[in-house]
Amino acid sequence: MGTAAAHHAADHWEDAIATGIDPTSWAYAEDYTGEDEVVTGARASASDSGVVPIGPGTAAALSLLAAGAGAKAVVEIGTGTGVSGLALLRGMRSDGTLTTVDIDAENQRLARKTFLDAGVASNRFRLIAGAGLDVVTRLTDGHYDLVFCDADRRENTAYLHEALRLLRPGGTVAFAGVLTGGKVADPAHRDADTMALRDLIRAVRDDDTLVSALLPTSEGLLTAAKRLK
Ligand SMILES: C[S@@+](CC[C@H](N)C(=O)[O-])C[C@H]1O[C@@H](n2cnc3c(N)ncnc32)[C@H](O)[C@@H]1O
Repeated sequence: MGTAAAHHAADHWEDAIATGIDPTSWAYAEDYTGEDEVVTGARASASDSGVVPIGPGTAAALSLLAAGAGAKAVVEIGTGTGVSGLALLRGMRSDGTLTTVDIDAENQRLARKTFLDAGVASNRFRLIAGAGLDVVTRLTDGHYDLVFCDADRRENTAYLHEALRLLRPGGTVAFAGVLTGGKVADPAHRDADTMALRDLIRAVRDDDTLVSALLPTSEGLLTAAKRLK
């Protein structure tokens, strides 16, 4: 194909994509899997506690990533009331264990209730109260299939560093909320949180040891798999 024709095809393709993600289609995709009463309850307790859980599309994507990886060992930073943790547990192998960290012990009490209400055996999750970086630095190198980060956005680049140490080759790291509020995509915004998210996105994209995608589910899910050698 000549250059002009190639450009025309690209324009056409971008038009088609822009048409494809109209708000109705986006909402349809978000609601695609649906959520049960346990997740609805976890969302209600998040709202009461001032915690912002991941959206339904991101929850579905996390279940998919955990299932696709055949995940047996998963780390989560930012438990909240358990919306994301339950999505991970539901995608993992039935004998898999979630290690989830939150600085707020009350949030973790609510997450425990979420997991138990969903019928998850108590030996399948380990709730650790503490600052994310203090806890994950004590976890074992190369032992984990998936690391999910949804805690302090300004610490995300440090979480990435730890995740790359914790993951086995072929393992996946994911970060929630990377497109929140549309600020990251708009160069006019230069506040500290937005700049930190851009630093993270750049660090993931430019790392040759990773294969990454920025998924536009819910509030944006940055995902990256650690290449096999
Ligand atoms: C966005 S919410 C997590 C929501 C949860 N992932 C979900 O979807 O259900 C962020 C959580 O991170 C916790 N958090 C904030 N800073 C933290 C830190 N430095 N270390 C660990 N947890 C932290 C908060 O207490 C809060 O529960």
